[in-house]
Amino acid sequence: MRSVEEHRAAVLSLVSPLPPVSVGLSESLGRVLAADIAAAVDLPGFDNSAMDGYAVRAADLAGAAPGSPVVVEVDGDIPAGDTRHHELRPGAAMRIMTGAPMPAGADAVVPVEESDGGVERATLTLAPAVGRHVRRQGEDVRSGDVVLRAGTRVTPGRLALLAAANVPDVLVAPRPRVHVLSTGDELVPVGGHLEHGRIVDSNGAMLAALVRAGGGELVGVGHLDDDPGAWTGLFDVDDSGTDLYLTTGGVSMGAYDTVKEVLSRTGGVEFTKVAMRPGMPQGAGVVGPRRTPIITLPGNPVSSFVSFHVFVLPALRALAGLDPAAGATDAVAAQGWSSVPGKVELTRVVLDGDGARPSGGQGSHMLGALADATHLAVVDAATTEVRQGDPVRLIPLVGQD
Ligand SMILES: Nc1nc2c(c(=O)[nH]1)N[C@H]1C(S)=C(S)[C@@H](COP(=O)(O)OP(=O)(O)OC[C@H]3O[C@@H](n4cnc5c(N)ncnc54)[C@H](O)[C@@H]3O)O[C@H]1N2
Ligand code: MOO
Repeated sequence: MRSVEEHRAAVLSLVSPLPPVSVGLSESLGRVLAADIAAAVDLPGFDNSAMDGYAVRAADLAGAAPGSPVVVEVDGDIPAGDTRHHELRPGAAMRIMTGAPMPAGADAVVPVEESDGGVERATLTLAPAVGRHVRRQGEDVRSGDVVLRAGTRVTPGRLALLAAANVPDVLVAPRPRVHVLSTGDELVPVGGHLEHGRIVDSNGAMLAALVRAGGGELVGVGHLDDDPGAWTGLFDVDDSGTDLYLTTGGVSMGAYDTVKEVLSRTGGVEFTKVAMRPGMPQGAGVVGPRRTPIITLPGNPVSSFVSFHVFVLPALRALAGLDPAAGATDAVAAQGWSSVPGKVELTRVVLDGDGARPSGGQGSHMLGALADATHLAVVDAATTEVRQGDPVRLIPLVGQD
């Protein structure tokens, strides 16, 4: 049997990074930056007022207070967006609005609340410190500084920074294009009629969601029944719009395990057992004239889900030009549980303030317990008992963050 690491390496050997793509800023939300981004401008871009009030020289207002106001001449208004360059006369003030550029010579702002609101002449009742209510050019970000590193996901806050820094387009990791194929005669589309013996094709919906949540683009979701004839010519079409095929089901030892039967014949796909639970039967290789990578996942829903995180997600990340290893975290076991000997067990757990605990029944058909899980706990092959308080390595489930 192969180890998890050996099979992951075999899967990763099938994929090469796709080129990064340039997207407009509004399209960049949720994408991962493919290059460092330097600010093209200072932020703020110029000294400006943080308050509606009067731009002044602080020295002119020494001693100003409610009981000892200072009267100044007002030399005009500076609204936000004013592109003129003003110079403040000594002893005078200018009305200034929030965000408006400070006039040369001014070094503080008196808020309008500390005045009589005068337009030609104003009575000011505050002696501001130098710099009071002035937002300094470059105090937030300096032009040329790297503001976001390659590998960073664009969040609304980061998008705001890029917008303020006047960056219209960004280079982001591409979304690998994935075609999902469910297999099995027993499958009925979601919402379909369930005769005795039939089940819903939940893996198709699940893998489509995982692909999207994992940074891929879904280019097809199909279903093949267990007739080998259904595969004829499937990969002979122009599939230049597909970077990866994913199948579920039909890779074990059954009499109707068609994926294994058909793709073993083509020669490009290797089927193997991996020392893990769930997800033991696996396959990976290439199909079609372009030798497009394919990963064949086991049909049991939880096995397929777990295998996605262990093998497919690293492949998607590698295709996107990212580090295949998505950040694992460490925690402690909030309760004990037993684990299968000789295989890595990927226990579906809920992580909360007390630590990680199994999210419920661990059968590879049990989606009920999967729905609550937040992480996979990686229990190594030599461990048969996880005890309360033991350290555990956790792989976060895609789409939880
Ligand atoms: N004799 C043996 N039997 C099995 C072995 C083995 O080593 N020897 N391995 C078991 C393990 S472990 C797994 S995992 C499964 C993998 O089986 P397949 O990949 O061949 O999958 P199927 O047999 O087609 O289906 C298994 C199970 O999953 C359900 N299924 C399949 N596709 C879907 C779908 N799209 N949506 C929802 N559910 C699906 C299917 O109905 C079966 O219940 O093999 C074990 N057997
Ligand atoms: O290994 Mo299978 O994937 O447990 O159910």
